[in-house]
Amino acid sequence: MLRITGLTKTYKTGDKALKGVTLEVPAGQVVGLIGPSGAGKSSLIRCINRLIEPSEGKVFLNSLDVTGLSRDDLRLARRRIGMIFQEYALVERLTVMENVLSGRLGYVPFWRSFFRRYPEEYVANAFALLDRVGLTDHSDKRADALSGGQRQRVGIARALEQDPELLLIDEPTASLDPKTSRQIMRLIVEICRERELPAIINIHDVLLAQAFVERIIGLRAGEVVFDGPPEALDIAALTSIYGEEDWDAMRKQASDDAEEERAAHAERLRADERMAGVV
Ligand SMILES: Nc1ncnc2c1ncn2[C@@H]1O[C@H](COP(=O)(O)OP(=O)(O)OP(=O)(O)O)[C@@H](O)[C@H]1O
Repeated sequence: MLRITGLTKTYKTGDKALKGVTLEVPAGQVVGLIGPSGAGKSSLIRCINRLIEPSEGKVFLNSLDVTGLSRDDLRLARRRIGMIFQEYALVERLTVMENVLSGRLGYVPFWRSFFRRYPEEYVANAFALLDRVGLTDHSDKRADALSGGQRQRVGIARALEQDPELLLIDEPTASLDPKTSRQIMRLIVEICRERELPAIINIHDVLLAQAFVERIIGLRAGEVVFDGPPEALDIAALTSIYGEEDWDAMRKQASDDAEEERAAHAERLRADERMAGVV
């Protein structure tokens, strides 16, 4: 379980990114973190594993007080927190398997990782994870030979290889097309349930979040202004998060995108039918 109390972040510039955020995420629950640009979503995600130092407040991962750790202890504790990024952050010239095994870097002595000698159990685990994310046949490919969706699957397997107790996920679908985005969201949610992992996903796409996560937290100007199930996210709630104008623009954009996707899909079907000689 993740427990955050009174988390505050004030940058040196005086920008108050977080203003006393308090929340709990139980094991196996996936939270979609939404809010307008500048609301503090990235700051919140990064304060949890102290990539950014919080100004005040506490972060507990199960019984561990992450905010009270020394730098050395923090390095060890970060093994317990998996991160998945928008841009995958893979090592391009390494194979899929090597990228997944790099999730274990915090666990093996330097010489072993330098010579790429990982214990057999780690390799077996990596194969099992690649199978879970649907990449069994790609383990020897270089990362730069993969599609965006496949790359994100490697990112997920790598985060799981470190055997985390929490997943922090930053815009996992921002570089993906709508269909692949849905596949990736479905995979993340299924895996978190299977492994009883709590997770927070910073996600711009409200409709995508609503379709897949069981709980949504809306941030506005560093404060939690909505916390509830996706079906409670009505226009009033969305307005409290994004404001009137932003919400209107977003709905229009979402319906334009959906319309474009429907039109492209229909066009593909027609082309397939022509190829098959149906029409
Ligand atoms: N390194 C920094 N120094 C100073 N101010 C910062 C820094 N990083 C973020 N901020 C400010 O903190 C506030 C929250 O930013 P943050 O990036 O956390 O928001 P966000 O919701 O993730 O936005 P976006 O969706 O655009 O990524 C903003 O006002 C931003 O300008």
